[in-house]
Amino acid sequence: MARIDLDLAHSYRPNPQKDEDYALLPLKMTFRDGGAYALLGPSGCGKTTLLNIISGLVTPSQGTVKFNGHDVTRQTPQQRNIAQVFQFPVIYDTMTVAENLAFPLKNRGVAPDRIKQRVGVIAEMLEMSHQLDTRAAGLAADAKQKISLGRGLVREDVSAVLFDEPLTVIDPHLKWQLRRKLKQIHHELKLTLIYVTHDQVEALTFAEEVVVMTRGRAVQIGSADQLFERPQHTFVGHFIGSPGMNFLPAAIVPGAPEGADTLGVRPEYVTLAEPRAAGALQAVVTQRQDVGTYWLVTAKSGDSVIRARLSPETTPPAIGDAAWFGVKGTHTCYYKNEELVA
Ligand SMILES: Nc1ncnc2c1ncn2[C@@H]1O[C@H](COP(=O)(O)OP(=O)(O)OP(=O)(O)O)[C@@H](O)[C@H]1O
Repeated sequence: MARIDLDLAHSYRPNPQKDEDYALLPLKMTFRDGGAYALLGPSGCGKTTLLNIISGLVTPSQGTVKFNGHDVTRQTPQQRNIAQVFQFPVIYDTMTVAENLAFPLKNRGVAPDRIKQRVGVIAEMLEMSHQLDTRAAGLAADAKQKISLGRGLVREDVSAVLFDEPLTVIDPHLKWQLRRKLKQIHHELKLTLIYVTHDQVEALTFAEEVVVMTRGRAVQIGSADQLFERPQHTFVGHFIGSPGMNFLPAAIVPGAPEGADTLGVRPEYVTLAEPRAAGALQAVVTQRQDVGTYWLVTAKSGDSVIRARLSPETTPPAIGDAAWFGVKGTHTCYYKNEELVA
């Protein structure tokens, strides 16, 4: 297993000039040995580029990749000893499940009894023990993808296991199970795992730390709690959460810190307030949805839109009401030029 240090940038173009020419803007980050990480962001933000740079499929146009302090920037995935699981199954149809799982170990010359034992452990974790002698060709797409996951996890001596949206072909119910399973497997195997996804639920259930990316930039690395409570960048506030954070002009209620231009407050922390209460503002309700476990109320104050998640016991204001919403409290964040300042 390895600690991975990145200090690099990458452009697919020969002479990058502007920020837009870079798939990855200069970044410095460390993945702890044995940690579980997710790279999360919308399509085109650079997640796969970053993953492929870690694996060695792509060489960064500038900077270095280090494994345990050694420069591996020019090494192949084989030399780096990386296991990678892709979006679609990469398995041998003519082999059985057991033979598929054993393949990466056989390749490395592991002793047969050790292979048997390890294949048994992995098959059990993935609940495939009863299918070990089944030929892969006859299996459904999600079972095949489970084999791919197993092949990624079977070797104990890898530097890291990298996953690129591995649950895409899996149906939603099994997806939920496998996410939890992967988390459990991480606890048991203590491998360094890096997982690319555009799905926040997937990232937040699986990873100890999530790297949130937008337009070639890693804007925050943090736990689910940190990303929710203290988004370092407005993009994180907007991207994480359902719905995302509210952003209002900082001066909309008195008492903003010097220099802050934007106030951010999660819909979960917006409250119904008394008229003219401190830290509250008046807004006209435009929408009111009963989402089952909460009310989602949308209101407008000038050009600003406020969303509030109110408890099901509340009687929410009706559409057209001019209600007062508390937006300032201990959970309120302030931003200047998109960056958190207080
Ligand atoms: N081989 C390539 N040659 C040129 N440009 C590329 C190449 N691969 C990716 N890009 C560009 O680099 C940027 C980042 O792409 P990347 O695939 O890393 O993003 P992503 O976040 O993984 O997106 P997705 O989820 O859609 O795969 C995009 O603008 C993409 O068009």
